[in-house]
Amino acid sequence: NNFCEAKGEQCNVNKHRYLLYDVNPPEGFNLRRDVYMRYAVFIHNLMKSSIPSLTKFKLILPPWTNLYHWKEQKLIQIPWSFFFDIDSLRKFAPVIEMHEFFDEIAPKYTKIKIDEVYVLQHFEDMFKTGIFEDKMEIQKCNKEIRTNFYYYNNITSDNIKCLSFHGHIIDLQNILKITEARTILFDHAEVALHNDFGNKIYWQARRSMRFNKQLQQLALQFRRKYLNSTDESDNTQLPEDWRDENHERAARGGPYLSVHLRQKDFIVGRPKDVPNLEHAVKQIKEILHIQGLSIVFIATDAPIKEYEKLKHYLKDFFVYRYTLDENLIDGQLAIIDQIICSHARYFVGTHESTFSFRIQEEREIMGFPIETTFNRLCGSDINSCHKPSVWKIIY
Ligand SMILES: C[C@@H]1O[C@H](OP(=O)(O)OP(=O)(O)OC[C@H]2O[C@@H](n3cnc4c(=O)[nH]c(N)nc43)[C@H](O)[C@@H]2O)[C@@H](O)[C@H](O)[C@@H]1O
Repeated sequence: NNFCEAKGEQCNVNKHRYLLYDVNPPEGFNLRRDVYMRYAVFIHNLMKSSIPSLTKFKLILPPWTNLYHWKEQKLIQIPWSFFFDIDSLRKFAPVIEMHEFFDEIAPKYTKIKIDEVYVLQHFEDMFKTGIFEDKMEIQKCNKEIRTNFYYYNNITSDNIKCLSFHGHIIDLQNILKITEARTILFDHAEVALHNDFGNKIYWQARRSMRFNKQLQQLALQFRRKYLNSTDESDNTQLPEDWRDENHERAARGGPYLSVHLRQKDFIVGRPKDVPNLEHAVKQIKEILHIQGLSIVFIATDAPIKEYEKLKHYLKDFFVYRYTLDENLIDGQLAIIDQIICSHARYFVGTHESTFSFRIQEEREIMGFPIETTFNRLCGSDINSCHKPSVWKIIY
């Protein structure tokens, strides 16, 4: 195999196999977190397999590259440790960063050939016939293949196939069972659906996704300084290790309302579901009044001018947005916003935003009362709308 040739004798020592995956380029940060969970659970389950060759896999964390919403970070490979606590992830599944993969399998600057690449795609005929059944098959590629190997120019493959796929991620085991390849990449990995959606294993994977500790600290400093919020007073302490968490709904949260107001691409064409600024303000005032709160934390992707307008409309209240550290990159700011939102006494989010969903999950993990979490802003000029579905934690 390619790496054995490159590494000579050492190859016999390192018997690991490596699973890489990548996601459809336009997908955003928080959907990508969901795709990670599918593959983390997949690998977690492989570790328990009775087939020895399947227990040897490590999952490579795909570097964050070229995200559509992250304007400042084009074409840079950002490791997961910028956002997450890798030791915590490893308590659920054997994951490694890309740079660790390089260290393990190839000497520095060696070109890497991935043994097998499968670009997942939908069965075109299923959409024509309307008959959907679980199956997979190597087929002609529906589109031109655009696997980019995370923009590394030392990675390639001469074995790329399109895999038409409809079903759950566990079905990918069938590929791993019949190959001896040591490195396998699934691209468009989001095509494979969750196996364990919303069950105990799902939530274990989710709970293992603790944030990077420095980001947690920055969020805490902000909460203390402006929002009168600490874990002790809010009853939001969690044990150091997520495996020691227990199910208790006792979180109180800091004395503030948090709002995730998704704007940008979300307000285009969705006025029935996503409010404009004026209508958001009206709803925020109502919630503050009902909840008896006077402090509001705003997480938003709206431009600064829009935020200033919103602050002006809410001038009778204490309004904050995270601005402390200008050296952080977009994804880190997003996480700090999510942490601060998740610690509030009451949270209201944006309809169908995965950014809001992840905040709701954090609140479930900390044990907030359901009614303070599963709330959304209604669209423009709509006074009452369906609440989001309750996505309850399972232990
Ligand atoms: C419909 C889909 O919706 C998906 O968006 P959706 O689920 O909100 O959730 P995300 O994909 O996380 O949002 C996209 C990006 O917008 C920024 N962002 C959004 N809200 C905030 C916020 O409150 N604070 C900060 N700091 N940043 C924010 C952030 O960089 C995040 O990675 C899109 O990614 C898909 O491309 C697609 O359009």
